[in-house]
Amino acid sequence: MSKAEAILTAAQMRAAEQAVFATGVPEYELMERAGAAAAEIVWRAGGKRDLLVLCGPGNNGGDGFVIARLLRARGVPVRVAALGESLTPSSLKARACWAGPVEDIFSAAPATQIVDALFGTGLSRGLDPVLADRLCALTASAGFSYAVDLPSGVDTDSGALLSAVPAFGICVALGAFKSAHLLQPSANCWQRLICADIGIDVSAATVHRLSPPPMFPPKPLDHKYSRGLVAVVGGEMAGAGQLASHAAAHSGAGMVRHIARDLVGGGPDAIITQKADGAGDVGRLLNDARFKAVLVGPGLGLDQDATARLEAAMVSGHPLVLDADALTLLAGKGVDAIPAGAILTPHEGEFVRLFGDLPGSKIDRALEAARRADAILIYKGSDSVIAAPDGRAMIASGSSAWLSTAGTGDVLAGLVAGRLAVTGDRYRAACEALWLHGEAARRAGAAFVADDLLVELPAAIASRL
Ligand SMILES: NC(=O)C1=CN([C@@H]2O[C@H](COP(=O)(O)OP(=O)(O)OC[C@H]3O[C@@H](n4cnc5c(N)ncnc54)[C@H](OP(=O)(O)O)[C@@H]3O)[C@@H](O)[C@H]2O)[C@@H](O)CC1
Ligand SMILES: Nc1ncnc2c1ncn2[C@@H]1O[C@H](COP(=O)(O)OP(=O)(O)O)[C@@H](O)[C@H]1O
Ligand SMILES: [K+]
Repeated sequence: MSKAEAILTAAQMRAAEQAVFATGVPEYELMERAGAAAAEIVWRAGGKRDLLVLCGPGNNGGDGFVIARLLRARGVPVRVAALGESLTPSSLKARACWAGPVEDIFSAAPATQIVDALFGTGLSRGLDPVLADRLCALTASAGFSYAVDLPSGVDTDSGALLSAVPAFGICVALGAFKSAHLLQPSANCWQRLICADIGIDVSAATVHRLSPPPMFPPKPLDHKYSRGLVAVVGGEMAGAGQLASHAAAHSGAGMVRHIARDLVGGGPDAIITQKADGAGDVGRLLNDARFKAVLVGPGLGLDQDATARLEAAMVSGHPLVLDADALTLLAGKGVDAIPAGAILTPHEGEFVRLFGDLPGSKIDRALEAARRADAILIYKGSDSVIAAPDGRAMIASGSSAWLSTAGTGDVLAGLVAGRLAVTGDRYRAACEALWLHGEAARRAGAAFVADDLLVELPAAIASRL
């Protein structure tokens, strides 16, 4: 996993900084690196346009003083406005190295460029409303705006906005991404996010940003069964099962059997649709050791027949992907009813029905749910989180908001089952499927419907071979 893709909490970031200091790097050296990295980004974006740097009392403010000094040395007309005194040894040193005046934040005139170095990972509460308003007004009136590490007012670990936060042009994450850089609503507070390397070792991180996965073509001796046989168990709403089985068929799996309640036409003839009049038929049709993944949930329904179909899938012994109605049915029975080792793909409502109101960030909640259920979770949304019981997690952010349309979850569930059948690795399958889903959406452009994602899948897979 590359350095820039690690995601840390504020506490993990502090520990990583301490580890750098323990190697003999002086504390102030890290601030100089952070300030220099951010100054370079401001320089490349804004050149010699006039700049106002807002500096807070802690080390985030210290970064601001370094940025101001370095850009002034390059000929940028820089002014600094601070929020009172600097309170940390490094920020005091950075301030002492700034040769210019320090204005009051509430009387400083606006500028073409603004740098928010008020608060970063040390933010402990929302900004005073008067200060938040001032930050918003100065940022809104600037043509170029930069948040150092995080916009002031953003909670580092949850991504919550603790006070009003303006929209920035660029956010410069220092050393590593923090959770708030990928989670909503904070991830929507800038147009561009850049992670600046300041020499922090993030190799021990267990949470990462989802990156394009390497994928592999079939081998010469592969055949349809070795490439993965998938079952999609349908129910009341035939269309959802169709979408899921079509997605599985385009996922790279060798064969898909759609065990449907009703036979409806349409879709690739390559999919083997089998009619199951009840749970007994489902059980019989699943009695084939070659199945590598069974998906149940999309369009299943919530009645007794649906419950029985779900149970038939659960007792089949095959690796399971549980989505939609399957999750709602299980929610009524408690966490212990969730089969260990499954992949679950809940959206927010299904997640809360299954696990209740868990504390912490979306990452914390996903990890806790994965641990409780002993399952891989894909906790969906505009910031989807994949979590494993062993503590690993991935966040996919920046997905197309056009995905917020009916049936896209069915496509994702089919992809997960397909990639599980291909790879036999649940966490990897979840990552590949979520990435393919996002990539298909990017390729589909605007105003697509779920069916349109299907035609984009082969090219999305080809791009990773
Ligand atoms: N460690 C390092 O060497 C490096 C760190 N780096 C940089 O440091 C940043 C972290 O620095 P930091 O820990 O000093 O915290 P920071 O975000 O500046 O704020 C803390 C101060 O603000 C105060 N405060 C908090 N909330 C407040 C509010 N709402 N309204 C008013 N006050 C509030 C808080 O007071 P308190 O909560 O105790 O009342 C405290 O005084 C990090 O994001 C990165 O930019 C880089 O230079 C690399 C090297
Ligand atoms: N605003 C959004 N931005 C990005 N992705 C989204 C957004 N809203 C929904 N999605 C994605 O679209 C899919 C919707 O799934 P789901 O809610 O189960 O819908 P359905 O049941 O209609 O198929 C999920 O993969 C989710 O992560
Ligand atoms: K900041």
